[in-house]
Amino acid sequence: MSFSILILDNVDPLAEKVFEERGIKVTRNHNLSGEELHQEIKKYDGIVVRSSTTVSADLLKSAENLKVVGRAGVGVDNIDIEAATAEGILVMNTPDGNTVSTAEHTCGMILALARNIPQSVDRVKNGGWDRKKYMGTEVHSKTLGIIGLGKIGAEVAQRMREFGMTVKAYDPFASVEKAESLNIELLELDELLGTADFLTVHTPLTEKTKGLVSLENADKLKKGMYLVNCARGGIYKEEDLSQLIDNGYVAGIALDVYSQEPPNEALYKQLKHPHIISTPHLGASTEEAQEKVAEQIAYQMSDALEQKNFKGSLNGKSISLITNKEVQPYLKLAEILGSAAIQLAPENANNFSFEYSGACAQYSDVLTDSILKGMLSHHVSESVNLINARHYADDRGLKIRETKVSDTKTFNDLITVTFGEDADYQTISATVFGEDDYRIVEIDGYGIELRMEGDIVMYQNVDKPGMLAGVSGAMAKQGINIGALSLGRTDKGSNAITAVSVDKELTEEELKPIIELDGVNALKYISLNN
Ligand SMILES: NC(=O)c1ccc[n+]([C@@H]2O[C@H](COP(=O)([O-])OP(=O)(O)OC[C@H]3O[C@@H](n4cnc5c(N)ncnc54)[C@H](O)[C@@H]3O)[C@@H](O)[C@H]2O)c1
Ligand SMILES: O=C(O)[C@H](O)COP(=O)(O)O
Repeated sequence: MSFSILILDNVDPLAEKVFEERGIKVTRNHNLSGEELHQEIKKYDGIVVRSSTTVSADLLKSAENLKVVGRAGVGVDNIDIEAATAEGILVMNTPDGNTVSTAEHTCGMILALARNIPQSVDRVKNGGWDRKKYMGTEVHSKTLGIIGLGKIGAEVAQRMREFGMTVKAYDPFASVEKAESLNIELLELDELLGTADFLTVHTPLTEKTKGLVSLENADKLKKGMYLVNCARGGIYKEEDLSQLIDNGYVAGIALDVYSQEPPNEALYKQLKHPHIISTPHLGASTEEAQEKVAEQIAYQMSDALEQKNFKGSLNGKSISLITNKEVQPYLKLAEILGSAAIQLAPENANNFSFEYSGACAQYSDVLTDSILKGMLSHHVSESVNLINARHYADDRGLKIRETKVSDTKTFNDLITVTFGEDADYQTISATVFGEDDYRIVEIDGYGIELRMEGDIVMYQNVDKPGMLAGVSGAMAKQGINIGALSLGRTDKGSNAITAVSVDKELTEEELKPIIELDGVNALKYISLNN
């Protein structure tokens, strides 16, 4: 299969090189209008972006063939991941390709801020000299407060410690071990705000981090401290920036990122403040970082399109297991079982439980996605895959309970789907023999053994002579050939369940004479033809 990629932002040409080496066609276009992009995107299997292109729900809807969105960088706030997930489109980024560059830029901003470097350079360029005006402050022996002790935060910490700074951090999700290994004391947020001489943020922009510093909590800041933001615009409330300085809370602010890029007029006005220094989102703009992220994203996207590896995927946690050879038979088993279960289940059933026993239980997460995929492909007109299966399940209000059992009893692996207490059929169990022999092994407690493929007629009957002859006779009369059958019963003469595999797809008309046979109850026709 040949794939095609559209590069939309200023991504290093190494990306093209990698895609082309992998036999993937690449087009580069940075100048499409919104309308043109909506049309153009239809042709591609993948797009590559940085932070300049907004990948909205609307755009993703137009992207009929799109399978993967690749972000050559870290932040994916310009990509509607939820919408991509709903469309079954993989989103991937390169989480560490620009870490060092951004950490170095942050350190540069801290020093530039402390020593008024941008302002004084500007002054000299304009023929001035003001040595007194640009008196600075040492960072040595000062406290650096880091909010967000992730990849970049940790790199900044190590570098600034070499400048003699004491580093403290606030990150409710960071482990104490990690902080200890970096020799960093973790503090509560307010404590950090009151301690830091320089405060730098390295978190994503979330409901919790938006406006983390503003006039509202400025009283908590150590007086005369400095603020640095090379993470995402809006973590310090942008409307309050100049007042934080003019009201004496903060001595200076360094920014690389803005809530709107390029900034709007009001924000530009703030950026003119003599104690605010700013760069145009340059954290990742080094040749080294751009080469790394371009190369990484191209490899990752090529691998994902070829279903080889899903490293870096943000919305396909489970599909990374697809390439694991050991998981593949279980995935297929789960999908066919899901398909069989939904055809046996009563209409509108919405409570399902999935039980996994044996070796397959360790993959229960992805197997649940696969059962759901099998179930939902009967009900959802959009294409369901392992990325969007749970989204559709939630959307339809399906309630799923998942259990794992270590005792495997008769089979090495067994998956059981249960779907309703008062229904004609309530539960179905299946296993896989070898690599691809998928079998139903139990229905409602009746032992059955039938390959899960093709067309299957299932019915309940009283266990009495002549039942099978009646059914096979009705089939023979209509030229329906039986391929295999399995009969399960509890005790002699009680009820039985019969599963008959037939050689062709059956119509309602062809099923009618079988349904009408005396003693045949709860007939269900299951098609497992995909
Ligand atoms: N300026 C640039 O060009 C540039 C380049 C790369 C990354 N970034 C941005 O830098 C930020 C950090 O990137 P990273 O690679 O270090 O990410 P990361 O995921 O490695 O680290 C983020 C850290 O923030 C912490 N965090 C999340 N919510 C928090 C909260 N409410 N309070 C405190 N800590 C919280 C997380 O626990 C995590 O440790 C991201 O926003 C990213 O988009 C900017
Ligand atoms: O999140 C990121 O990777 C950085 O903000 C860099 O963005 P950019 O690729 O647009 O420079």
